[in-house]
Amino acid sequence: MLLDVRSVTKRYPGTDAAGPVLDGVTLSMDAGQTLALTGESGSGKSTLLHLAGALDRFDSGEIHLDGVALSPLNDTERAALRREKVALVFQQFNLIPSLTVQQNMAFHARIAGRDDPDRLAELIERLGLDGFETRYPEQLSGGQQQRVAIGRALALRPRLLLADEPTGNLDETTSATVFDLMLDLVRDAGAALFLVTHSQRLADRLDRQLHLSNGRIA
Ligand SMILES: Nc1ncnc2c1ncn2[C@@H]1O[C@H](COP(=O)(O)OP(=O)(O)OP(=O)(O)O)[C@@H](O)[C@H]1O
Repeated sequence: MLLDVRSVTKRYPGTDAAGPVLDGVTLSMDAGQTLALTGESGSGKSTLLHLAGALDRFDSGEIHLDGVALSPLNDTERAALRREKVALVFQQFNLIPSLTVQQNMAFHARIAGRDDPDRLAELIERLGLDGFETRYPEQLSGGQQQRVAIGRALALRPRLLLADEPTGNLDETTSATVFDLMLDLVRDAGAALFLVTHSQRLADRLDRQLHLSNGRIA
């Protein structure tokens, strides 16, 4: 099992009156599986995705990422595990403005010690970014920027790709193209995908769907 979330509860400090944001969430994902998490705004989807990616702490329960329990880890250990296993794509493209397309795509893989020029060249081609390698983010359309962000994530060769509304900033046609590319690349890489989305149309494309309601899996 790649991701195992057991009875996880999460509160944000200072929000006790409103109750926990996640209230005993249990779910699991196998390697290579794709899972869509839907739910109303504020239901805790992004919070759960952050916890699955070892980006934040939880209050009770346990999460195992590729067999490693997260709760005993300190911040440094969590960061190391994250670099090793996980990559992230958000609604905001989060590219580094002073780096070119190619440099942005290579950046995280280099930090993680997984530089691979051949893989980078393949991703640039698959993502239709040939000829754009030396451009800067501000010289790209939104769809192109998100393709760079997807390439940067997949250059890490993650076991788990966490994607939070990855096409939420794109128009419908561009969104469909970019989503298709992301899904093809994820499946070809044998990575698992944990997708947070409001779009039922996108959720329907994945292996499994879960719905979060008031911090619980419905
Ligand atoms: N850092 C934080 N500090 C305090 N409260 C937070 C924090 N982050 C999120 N929350 C609260 O936790 C709840 C769940 O937020 P979360 O972002 O996980 O929901 P979501 O389902 O992803 O929502 P959306 O679909 O609108 O993005 C919300 O009530 C939100 O206000």
